[in-house]
Amino acid sequence: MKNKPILIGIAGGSASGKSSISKQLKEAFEYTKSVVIIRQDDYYKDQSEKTMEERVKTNYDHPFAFDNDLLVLHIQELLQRHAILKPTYDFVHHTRSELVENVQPCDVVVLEGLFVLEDEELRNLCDIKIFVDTDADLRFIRRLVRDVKKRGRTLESVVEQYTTTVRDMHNLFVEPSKRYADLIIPEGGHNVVAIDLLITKISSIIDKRA
Ligand SMILES: Nc1ncnc2c1ncn2[C@@H]1O[C@H](COP(=O)(O)OP(=O)(O)O)[C@@H](O)[C@H]1O
Ligand SMILES: O=c1ccn([C@@H]2O[C@H](COP(=O)(O)O)[C@@H](O)[C@H]2O)c(=O)[nH]1
Repeated sequence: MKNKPILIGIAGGSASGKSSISKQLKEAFEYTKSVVIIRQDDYYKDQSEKTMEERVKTNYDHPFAFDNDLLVLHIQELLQRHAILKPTYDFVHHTRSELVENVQPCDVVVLEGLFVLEDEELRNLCDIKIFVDTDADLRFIRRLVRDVKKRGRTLESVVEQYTTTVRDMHNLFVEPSKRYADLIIPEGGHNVVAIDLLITKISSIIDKRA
């Protein structure tokens, strides 16, 4: 019987660098181990019944915006080496997309999202808990560029959303969850030393379980 997969939880603010770090971890292990990235974003609640006007008013930075029960269930399934049918999310249309991904059992699960450490059930499942700590001005600049280029937003809508919900919810829910981290990575995706240390630690856990 195969060992339990290792679960790495990566939390941090919007555009702090969670996805960039997750991709680097996947690249580091994918030749020797099967690695799957689960993005909490894919578990935003479906809003297909709402109009676009209603969807833009949703507070996407509150934990209630997510179907967390489904996310916890899927993580538990993956930890038992069971396959899952994962939803996917469409940021341009603010709702679930039609696509469902068949995720196969794997050796390493990287779970990344705003509330991965804020949620007690999720953080208790993690073998390593990481918080990506990037200053608010950098997060805002990165988000502005990304959301205009890739998520179909205008400059005005990014500023409006940031000042009405994103900033306050970050301070209320995301920032305080830093206290649960085993490792805090400053500046996100380009911190080579922190990412190398993390890769070494993951390798040692994998070796001990082998
Ligand atoms: N250390 C960094 N320096 C500069 N840009 C970065 C860095 N880390 C990430 N980015 C960029 O910032 C944006 C958001 O990063 P991403 O990893 O998607 O953040 P998150 O998943 O936390 O929202 C992306 O366009 C990414 O390329
Ligand atoms: O329909 C949506 C869903 C989410 N958002 C914003 O996305 C970020 C979370 O994604 P990151 O990749 O961590 O930045 C969150 O702050 C929401 O505000 C959205 O705008 N619309």
